[in-house]
Amino acid sequence: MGAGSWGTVVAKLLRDAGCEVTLWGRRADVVDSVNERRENPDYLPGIELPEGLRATLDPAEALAGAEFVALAVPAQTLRENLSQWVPDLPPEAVMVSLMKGIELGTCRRMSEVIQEVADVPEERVAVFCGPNLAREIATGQPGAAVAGCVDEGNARRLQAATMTPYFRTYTSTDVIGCELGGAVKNVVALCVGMSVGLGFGDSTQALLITRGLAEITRLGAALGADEHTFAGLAGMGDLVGTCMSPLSRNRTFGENLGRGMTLEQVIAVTKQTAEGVKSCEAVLELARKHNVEMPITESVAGVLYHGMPIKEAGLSLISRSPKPERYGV
Ligand SMILES: NC(=O)c1ccc[n+]([C@@H]2O[C@H](COP(=O)([O-])OP(=O)(O)OC[C@H]3O[C@@H](n4cnc5c(N)ncnc54)[C@H](O)[C@@H]3O)[C@@H](O)[C@H]2O)c1
Ligand SMILES: O=P(O)(O)OC[C@H](O)CO
Repeated sequence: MGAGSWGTVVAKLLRDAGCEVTLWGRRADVVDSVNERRENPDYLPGIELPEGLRATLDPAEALAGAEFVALAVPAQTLRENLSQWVPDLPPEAVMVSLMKGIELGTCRRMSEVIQEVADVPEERVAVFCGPNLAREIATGQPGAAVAGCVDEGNARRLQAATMTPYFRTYTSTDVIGCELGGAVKNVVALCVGMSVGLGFGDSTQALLITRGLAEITRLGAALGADEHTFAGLAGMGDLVGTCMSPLSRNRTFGENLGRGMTLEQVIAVTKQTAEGVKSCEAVLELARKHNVEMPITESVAGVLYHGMPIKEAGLSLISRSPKPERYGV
């Protein structure tokens, strides 16, 4: 459900793994192009989609008889989108979140929004997370992800549905850890991008990635995640992949800010979803509720929403009071 970059690539992945797939898109030109030319030119120009991958504008048609309902809309529109689809959801389907964000206002993870809106138990809600830059996976480069579900059987079913000769899926029952890893790395990637835009090199990027991982782990521990998850694909894997890649929308967004563009200018040139831009405030609120220090997230929110100059944000991070490397977990 969602024919943007990631929804289309996961549809391709599922089809390559042998599943029957119907992709719902909201734009007729995108749906027609997938059906008639096997291409999604706006989001994945030049990528040939597999035979048998059908697209439709009709959500009921996409949902009919589905074993898995994979959701790939922007995190902040999920609640509204899903509430319209609820009457057509197959009663036994496993709902799969492909999204990496936290809902503003409620601070809910995507799997929590799905449980609430679709009124399904957590055993039937899975997440699919990892270091997956859409275009790279679309071209069949070797990649991997984690299928997370509290019901190990459903995690294994999702694993089986997504394994291809170029893609490996692992399982996990730590849904909280997988989702926090995916959502908060976007905020860290914004900060890394800002540092790149300011002209800083690999040492500064490595510093931000590593201390970013420390703050993701602190939040995760407070929310009941398994700390080991953050050393895995949905944690360190996705954090490193996103923060180091010029393909990342979040890192690119931050880089444009670091180069001196205003927030309005960067929003105007960003054609796809950079989830960290909105989720950073929800992450920060979650951290405050749980008394967790997240200085990188705080700085990103300061720059985006409270008029803090980027250089000042950087100075405030580097001049924090001396600390042991590991604290608060
Ligand atoms: N692109 C990636 O590499 C990648 C990888 C892993 C996870 N994700 C996650 O997948 C989710 C979707 O990202 P994406 O990359 O596909 O974004 P995208 O911007 O490429 O596509 C978003 C899709 O949602 C649709 N959309 C926008 N507003 C909508 C609304 N109000 N109602 C319904 N549909 C709407 C757009 O038309 C588009 O089809 C995000 O949470 C992202 O973090 C993306
Ligand atoms: O382009 P981004 O920044 O949304 O990152 C894409 C994926 O989440 C990377 O795993």
